[in-house]
Amino acid sequence: MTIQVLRLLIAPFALMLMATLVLFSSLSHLSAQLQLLIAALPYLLGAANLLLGFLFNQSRLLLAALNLLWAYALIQLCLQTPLERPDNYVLFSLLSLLLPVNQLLICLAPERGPLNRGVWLHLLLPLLAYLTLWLLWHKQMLGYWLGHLPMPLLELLAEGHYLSEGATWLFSATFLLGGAVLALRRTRADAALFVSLLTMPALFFWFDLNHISPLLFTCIQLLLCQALVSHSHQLAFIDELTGLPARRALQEQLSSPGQRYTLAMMDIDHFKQFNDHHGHDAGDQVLRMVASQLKRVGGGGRVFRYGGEEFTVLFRGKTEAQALPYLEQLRESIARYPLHLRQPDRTENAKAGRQQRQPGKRGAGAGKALSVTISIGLCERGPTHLHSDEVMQLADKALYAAKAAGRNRTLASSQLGRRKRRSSQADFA
Ligand SMILES: Nc1nc2c(ncn2[C@@H]2O[C@H](COP(=O)(O)OP(=O)(O)OP(=O)(O)O)[C@@H](O)[C@H]2O)c(=O)[nH]1
Repeated sequence: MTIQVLRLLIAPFALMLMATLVLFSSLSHLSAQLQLLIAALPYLLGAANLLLGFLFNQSRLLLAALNLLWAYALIQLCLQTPLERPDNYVLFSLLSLLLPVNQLLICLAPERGPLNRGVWLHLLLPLLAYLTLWLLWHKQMLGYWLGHLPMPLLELLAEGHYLSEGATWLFSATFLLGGAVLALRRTRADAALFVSLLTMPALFFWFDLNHISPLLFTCIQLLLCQALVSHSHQLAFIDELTGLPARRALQEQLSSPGQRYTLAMMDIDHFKQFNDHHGHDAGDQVLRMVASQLKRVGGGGRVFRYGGEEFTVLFRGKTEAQALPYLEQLRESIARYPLHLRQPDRTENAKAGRQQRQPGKRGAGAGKALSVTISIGLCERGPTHLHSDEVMQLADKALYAAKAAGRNRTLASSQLGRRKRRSSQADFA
């Protein structure tokens, strides 16, 4: 789990570091016009994130972008004069609480899609809070509250910096909760929201630095944008059920497969019967089991879910004969795998699940283990079939010949002619 979370955090942290270095180091050399553009960047990126969040059904990233937009607009409108002014200081203090609290609430919320009623609540309440702050600041009614602010908001963490002790405690709590949500859900959106929570205190701590707010808001909006783009990539290229790269990823690989390669098409035997007899959910379990076995392929093979119950393995730089042993290993490991169908009362907990499956325990799978087999057809790129479409068609032909020959076997395209002549059952099974 830790590795998975760390992997999710690599891209956001790297992006944050790069954006911060580039923006901070080059800002002093930029012309006044470019500096104006930088001040507009958080708005532009925020608007792009709203659109992407809506298009890709990512309500939490959309709401986070909106929260940042409101906060940035408030800073640009109201906090461009010294914080020593009572109205400004009270607004600043309240903003240092409102921004992380909103971000945390978004982080804790489930993903419900942008058209859900709960999302509108998350959308309207922060807007109302930011508007009230702006109105009170505009009417110069906030300064009065300076004498009434609780001590933790008046005491600063460090001399010369504006982060109050109260806000520091709040940020610490948001890190912990955001980290816990990330550890539980392990999604890209949660990784981006967590890193955004980690970055926010810097804004308040170095608030008096020139251009700090456009720079940090640009970095955080970029972070959300990266999460949205990688989510859309995942949608397009990764099959949700099995976690394998999908057909689109295969097509991309086949656009430059190299001079020599072998392509294997594989198909689960009698899968329709299995689905009809055990149900669609059981069929999905079979697909996941087959995918998990195929992921172990050796010889540098790359596995894809081609569609339905068909999978593809691509071996770059290998001939049919070289790829064959690895495919046979896969076929045999799947045929040997004892499949215990997940019962409706089976626990989601992996350890408890293992205990439940032990012989003699209640719900030890579906009683006796089922077995599933696959048939494989393979073809290497050759002088008469140079194009990947032709290689795939020949691999498909070999697959259907393997099915016709009795299933649970592997047949190479180069054997097809010979098989017809000998009409034998020899195959590789
Ligand atoms: N559970 C489940 N079933 C799927 C999925 N995609 C396709 N199928 C089913 O896969 C079955 C494919 O059946 P067929 O193409 O007739 O092939 P088959 O029964 O495997 O027979 P042979 O290939 O000749 O061994 C159909 O019943 C589809 O509904 C999926 O994602 N989940």
